[in-house]
Amino acid sequence: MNSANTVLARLERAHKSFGRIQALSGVDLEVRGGQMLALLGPNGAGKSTAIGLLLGQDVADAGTASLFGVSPFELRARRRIGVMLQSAGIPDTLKVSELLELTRSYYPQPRSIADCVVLAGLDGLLDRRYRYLSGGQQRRVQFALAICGRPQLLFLDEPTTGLDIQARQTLWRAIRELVDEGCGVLLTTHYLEEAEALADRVAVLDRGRMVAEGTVDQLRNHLAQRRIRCVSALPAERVATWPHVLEARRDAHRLEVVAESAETVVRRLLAEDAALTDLEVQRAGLADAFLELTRDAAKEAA
Ligand SMILES: Nc1ncnc2c1ncn2[C@@H]1O[C@H](COP(=O)(O)OP(=O)(O)OP(=O)(O)O)[C@@H](O)[C@H]1O
Repeated sequence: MNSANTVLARLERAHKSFGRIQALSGVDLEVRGGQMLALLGPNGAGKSTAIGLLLGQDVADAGTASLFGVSPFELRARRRIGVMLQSAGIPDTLKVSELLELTRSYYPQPRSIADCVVLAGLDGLLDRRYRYLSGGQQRRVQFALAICGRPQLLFLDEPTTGLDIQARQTLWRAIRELVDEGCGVLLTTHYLEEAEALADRVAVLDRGRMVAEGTVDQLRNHLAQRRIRCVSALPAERVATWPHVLEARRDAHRLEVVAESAETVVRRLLAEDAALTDLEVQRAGLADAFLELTRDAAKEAA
């Protein structure tokens, strides 16, 4: 297995264009052993392109991509990875057990079928033909195929899209177990709570540029923003005009305010509404940080 913290995959100053579309502009990225890096960004940000370079599906126009210190085109590097992409390309007339046997046969020390069933939540599915499984069941099989070769590095491109809550939690548990065993994971997801729950580090791409990289806490701490909720009759439109208030809206009798300086705004709320109750002040979550980072990048680009 990997020694923890070893760099397993790396992009250095990677550029990639498709015709006039600049999909990646000088992106640096590292995935380390025993860590999960969540790669976030809006649609079209360049996440799949970055993964494509690391998997050797595409070549960078400038900069480099490496897997285990060598080119992603080298078989010895590709043998050490597991991949679950958005499009699967699986021979769909085969049974789940046949798919697992076939995929396991490519690897020197595969995981047992029983382990794969537990990790991916495949109970009762082994004798079913892949083509007749539901979308969520197919996703679980794809995960099992990605991990059955006991990879040292796992690429998961939106792995939990279409999964119900129970299946998502099974997958989260499995991913945590693999990371604890020393596996490095590169995850892309649009579910920010998923990144918040699983990732050691988060990287945010926007329009082909890396706009932030750090731990979930570091990204959150970038934000001075706080979310203030209370029961108050004050009109949201008026509160929205106060200094330090970024946004104010009303949901029935509750007022929700996003502010840069919570103390100043809370003082004014209390001063202007003596009947105010149920006051709550929350730190920004990853979702707020992500929105602010991509909003700032859009402003800069404009
Ligand atoms: N093979 C291709 N040919 C032309 N354009 C492409 C190709 N692959 C990607 N692009 C473009 O490059 C940009 C980045 O796409 P990419 O798929 O990497 O984004 P993404 O962040 O993975 O998006 P999503 O969240 O929607 O999956 C987009 O504008 C996309 O249309």
